[in-house]
Amino acid sequence: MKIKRFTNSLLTRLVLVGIAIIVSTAIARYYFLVNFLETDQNIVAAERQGTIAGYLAQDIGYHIEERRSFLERLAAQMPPALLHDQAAAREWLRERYELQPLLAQHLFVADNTGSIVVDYPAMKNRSTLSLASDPDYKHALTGTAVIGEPLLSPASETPALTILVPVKDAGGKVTGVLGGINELNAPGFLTQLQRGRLGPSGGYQLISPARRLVITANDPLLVLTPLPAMGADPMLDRALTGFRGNGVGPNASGVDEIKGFASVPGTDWFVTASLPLASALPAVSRMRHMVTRGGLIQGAVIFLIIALAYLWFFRPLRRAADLADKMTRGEIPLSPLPVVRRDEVGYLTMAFNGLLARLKLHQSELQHQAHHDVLTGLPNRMMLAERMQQALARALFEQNGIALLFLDLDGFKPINDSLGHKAGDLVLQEVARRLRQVARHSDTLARVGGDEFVLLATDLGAPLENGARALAEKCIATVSEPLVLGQKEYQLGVSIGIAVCDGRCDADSLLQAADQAMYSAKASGRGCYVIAPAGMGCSHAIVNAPAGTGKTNRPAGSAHS
Ligand SMILES: Nc1nc2c(ncn2[C@@H]2O[C@H](COP(=O)(O)OP(=O)(O)OP(=O)(O)O)[C@@H](O)[C@H]2O)c(=O)[nH]1
Repeated sequence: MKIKRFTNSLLTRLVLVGIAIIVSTAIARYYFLVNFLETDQNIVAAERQGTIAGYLAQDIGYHIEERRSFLERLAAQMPPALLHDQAAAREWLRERYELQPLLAQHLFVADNTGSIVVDYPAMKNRSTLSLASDPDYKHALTGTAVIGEPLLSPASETPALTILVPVKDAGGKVTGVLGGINELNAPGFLTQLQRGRLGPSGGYQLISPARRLVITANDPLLVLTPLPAMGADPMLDRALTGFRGNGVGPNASGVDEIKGFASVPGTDWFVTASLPLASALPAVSRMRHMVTRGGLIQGAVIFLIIALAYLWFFRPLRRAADLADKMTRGEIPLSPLPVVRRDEVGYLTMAFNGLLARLKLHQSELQHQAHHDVLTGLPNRMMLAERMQQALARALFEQNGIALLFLDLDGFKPINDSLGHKAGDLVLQEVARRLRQVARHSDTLARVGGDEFVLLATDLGAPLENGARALAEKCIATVSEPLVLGQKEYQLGVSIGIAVCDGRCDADSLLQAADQAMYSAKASGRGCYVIAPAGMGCSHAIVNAPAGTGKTNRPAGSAHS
């Protein structure tokens, strides 16, 4: 029952609606804000990756170009005779190498047959190598510098990049090739890329598309490793076919990354700078936490405020409903509900109070109708009974008496029958008016039948019969006064039965005694009163003829004797 009341409660529904609004707006705000931030931050992070890749590619291009031009300057200075003088050539190389050891970790000279003439620093087995079938060597013999593909140096067994430049005689004819071997891990060469760090999990790679190879990377484990198979890393696949720029996509492990691609000048290589999406957008993830936490706190606060406000708004309504409920169950009397505030609840309460006032008025009208005669407005038999109870109790308490006069009109039927019911009603109303004037304020005049009235007289002093007699005479006199109906005068009479009591009798027997006495008066010739005998009601019986009527007054019990 309580649960049903709770679920049906307007308050519960309003609070639920409030919560729904809070939650939906919080979700919408969270969704739009985070989406907006994510998109924005993605663009910024992707552009940053592109910029970093571009910077690293430029740096690598610069270092390669530096080494190539160093070798070209050496080749241009090299005396042609050295190709045939190994000792002099070694000395010449040594001098140059020591001047600039960083730009090539190994130098060698090959003649135009592919045989290594000399190398510095000398390495075991290198002099036995032949470059005759090496495509880069062949290319260099055509007169242009060649930047070879990186590989594990057979001599040093470390990853290395070989740059070959042609050696020409005075006539410009290529007579040999000067080679410089650059170890990829040599200081100052690819250091920027190898030592670079981009967050805890970002990475840089120098890629050779021709060999689908990672030339070098900031992760040493990736150096000279093959690229993932086609399809595993869609963005890398695009870069291998020439795309340069930035974007977001999954890597070979399925982790979304922000990547930037940039070409290394002077080569067909490119640099990738990649960063996992999750670590690329720390602001977004912080914002996510902040918005979630803020939303929860805000929701809780708003919920509390709404709940308290609703409780406060609806408290008068619930109090009014409880009071109305108690009134309905009869636990408290019908009374106006308190109007606490002049708001909707206040107006509703005022409207209820108005309805209650109408109800009470209606109720009192019904009460009046239940206790009064509609035609004359006099109390009816029911109210007479109540008044008699009260009067008897008071008479007993105050040790005085009451008299009950039962009046039945004489000659009413002929008027009623000849002039009609409406005229009869007017006669009854007129009789009521006249009798009301005779009765005292404390007396009760009731209409108990068609032309029957009862007058309950209280506060009578002893002997009770004297007061009753005087009252009956006044009644006979006032009813007997001529009645003008239309153009004609009519005369009515009244027969009265009187029963008196000092409080020690019951209402029904008193009424019955008066009724019987009235019949005695009728039997005695009408227009007179009879006091019920002492055995009937409670007092002695006397039959009286009103003064001036000329009728005989006889005791009821012995009137006809
Ligand atoms: N107009 C009218 N007539 C009523 C009403 N109630 C009863 N009557 C009539 O009142 C008459 C009463 O009859 P009776 O008591 O015999 O009339 P009566 O001529 O006084 O005769 P007695 O009482 O025997 O002296 C009847 O004709 C009823 O129809 C009423 O409310 N209005």
